[in-house]
Amino acid sequence: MISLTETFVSIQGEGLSVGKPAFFIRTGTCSIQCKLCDTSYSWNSAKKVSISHLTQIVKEQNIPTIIITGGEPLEEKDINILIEELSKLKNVKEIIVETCGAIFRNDLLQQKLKLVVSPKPPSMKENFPVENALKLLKFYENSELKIGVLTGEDFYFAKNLILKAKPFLSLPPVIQPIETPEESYSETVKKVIQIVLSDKEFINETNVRIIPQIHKLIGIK
Ligand SMILES: Nc1nc2[nH]cc(C(=O)O)c2c(=O)[nH]1
Ligand code: SF4
Ligand SMILES: [Mg+2]
Repeated sequence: MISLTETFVSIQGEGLSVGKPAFFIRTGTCSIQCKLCDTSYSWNSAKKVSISHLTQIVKEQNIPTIIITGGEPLEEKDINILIEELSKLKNVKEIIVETCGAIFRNDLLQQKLKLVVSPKPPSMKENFPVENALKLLKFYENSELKIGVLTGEDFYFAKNLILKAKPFLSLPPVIQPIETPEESYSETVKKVIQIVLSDKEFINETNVRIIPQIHKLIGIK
């Protein structure tokens, strides 16, 4: 069984796969409970669904990319079984799992998997445990590091983590401006771009990408 918040169809709005049409499965628990979480409605969903129910919906949708997000998908005990069952479907070409990286597990089938690991910076969570995130990035071959940044302090966090992870990253790291209720998202994006552009050494060393959440700029789910 999987605890479920919602399913929907949209385009991938985040990270290196941005723009891909995708079917989203949003799981229904998260014990991290960050400040500025944009999906706090997914922390405690009462709804539980069977894996066969979810695979049936995915079959009917006939979209090649499935994005499992949360909440925190790796808190779902059976998420490995869901990934395995979805992998068996011919029409499914890629399964993207979005995790904050607080939990390490080594039981996810890698065949069609892309793991996106997004550790949380100080403006969202003080003292986020980055060690498990690094372990996930090392263990899963096809993984992407994406870090939310709002402030200069967040950038310092992101920079340190990216430099630590660099030896085992196969894809460019992503800095993602964080939306706040304080100002428009495009204003925040401009500020974060300026913060990163002021560190030429970092840019040269890391091949970093600054990618906003495009679904928020567009105003879709
Ligand atoms: N369009 C769209 N793309 C997304 N990529 C990751 C999302 C998430 O909530 O984790 C998300 C989301 O909520 N919407
Ligand atoms: S880990 Fe993700 S879902 Fe959980 S509280 Fe933080 S931002 Fe929200
Ligand atoms: Mg979201």
